[in-house]
Amino acid sequence: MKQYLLGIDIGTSACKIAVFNREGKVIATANGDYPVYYPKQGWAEQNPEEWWSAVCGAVKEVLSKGGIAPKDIAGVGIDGQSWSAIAVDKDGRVLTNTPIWMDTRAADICEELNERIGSDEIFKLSGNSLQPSYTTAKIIWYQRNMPEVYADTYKILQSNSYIAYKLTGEMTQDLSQGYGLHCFNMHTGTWDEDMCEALGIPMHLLPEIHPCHEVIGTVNGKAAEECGLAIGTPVVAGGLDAACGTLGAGVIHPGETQEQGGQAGGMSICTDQYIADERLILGYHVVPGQWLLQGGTTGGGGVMRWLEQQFGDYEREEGKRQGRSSLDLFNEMAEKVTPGSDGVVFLPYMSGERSPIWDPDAKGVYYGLDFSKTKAHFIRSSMEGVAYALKHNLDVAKEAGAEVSVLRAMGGSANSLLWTQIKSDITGKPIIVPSSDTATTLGAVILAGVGVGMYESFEEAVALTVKEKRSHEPNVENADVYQKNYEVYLELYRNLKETMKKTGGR
Ligand SMILES: Nc1ncnc2c1ncn2[C@@H]1O[C@H](COP(=O)(O)OP(=O)(O)O)[C@@H](O)[C@H]1O
Ligand SMILES: O=C(CO)[C@@H](O)[C@H](O)COP(=O)(O)O
Repeated sequence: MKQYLLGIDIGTSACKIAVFNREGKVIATANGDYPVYYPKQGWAEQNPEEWWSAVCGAVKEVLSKGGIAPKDIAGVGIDGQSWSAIAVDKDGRVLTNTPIWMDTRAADICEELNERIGSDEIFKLSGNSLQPSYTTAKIIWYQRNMPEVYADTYKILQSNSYIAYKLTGEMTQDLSQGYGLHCFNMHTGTWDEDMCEALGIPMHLLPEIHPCHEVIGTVNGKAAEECGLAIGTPVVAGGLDAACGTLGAGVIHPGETQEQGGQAGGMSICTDQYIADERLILGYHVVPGQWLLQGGTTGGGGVMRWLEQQFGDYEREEGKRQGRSSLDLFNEMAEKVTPGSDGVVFLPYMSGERSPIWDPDAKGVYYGLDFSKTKAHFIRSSMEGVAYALKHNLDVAKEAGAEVSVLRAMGGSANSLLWTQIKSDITGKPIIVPSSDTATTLGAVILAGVGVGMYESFEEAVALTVKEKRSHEPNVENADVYQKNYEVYLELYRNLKETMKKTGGR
């Protein structure tokens, strides 16, 4: 009996595959790592073929681990990272690595387009300011810097769309990923021909737009052989990872808000009103009829991953000896440092910064060091710096008219009780952590379940599958020290902005 749903999450650090039953119980999971390449300052790219290879290995692993017959998978949902620019030829071959959501190589092109077309005009149609990390300027960058790639380009795909193509042979675009392009009319959810022309992006490069839960095809023979799924398994269009994580965290009604705990940081505020602010990010939710007003920061969980990779050799070895993760040991060290990290303040601008400052030259900074500080201060101040960036986005959203009362956490960072408590203390918001730490993949699976009729509605799906694991209330005793550090955090960037521009080195 077709009783299972399979979710595929194309995250920045890895793909995460999970099989759920109708009640949202995780039957089996498997991950597949792949690298981010940083060939130049401000560049960050990945190879979508490495995504597909990781997906195939992890899907076969999850079916085997769960003892699941491929024929029992009722549907497949895919979520993926934002703002890819996957150039494929008419046979679906990937023509070059794609710049990903933190890549700022096209900053100069953005300045030129904003000047020529008018930043207000672009913002009025798309609901987003034209910034280099979005998809739009990356396409123009191909035109100017890789003319041979551009000449062979048949379509520009997003991350989840590429995997959907590899499974079904159908080249599509879902509604929630439309926000990556500024020729996407955020009021109507359609491509805008005039803006395509103004930007210099031919409309034929842009795939047809589909609702996120719509079945766009079925697993074909080639894909079945490569990944182990059954021929004919329905695949839905899928959506943006942050939007699927928002759904998987149970955020489907206006005012509810997801806290983004993956590589990137930030939040997504669900709204049924069109609320746009040039300092924030606006996109369609994967749930019909809703938008998400987002803060998207460059330094999220990825800061802890970087710290662990660069400075965690001992904790990796010691963790193996204790049968624990190195990040658990990092958390233990950070717990021993007082709130406020004894004055050490971290700017998490690790690949420039996106919202709300949109500065490709912004740099990471640890301020307040002296000989009394330890590795633990670096760990805790990093957690606090990511939380200050989250607060900065929430403060801007409040100015824009979007007040947030409760945050619902998702992503790997939510595994850390300390980090989640720090975010609650610094934002002053209660944070609910859903049971599934695979909220993003759960969101993708809910799309598939609604699309194939396993659920009557999104409300039914969320009621059945999203449960609370724990919650955090802000500790008011820490409010003063964090507010004082937050003011230092804002002042540091104001004072260093020009220096960062001079030494940006892009
Ligand atoms: N126990 C933990 N403590 C702190 N950070 C964690 C922990 N577990 C995972 N993370 C962070 O979560 C991130 C991965 O989250 P995930 O949602 O899988 O990211 P993505 O989907 O962007 O690849 C990593 O960058 C890692 O630093
Ligand atoms: O840009 C966004 C959402 O708007 C980021 O969420 C990226 O899509 C990266 O996602 P993770 O890899 O951090 O999950």
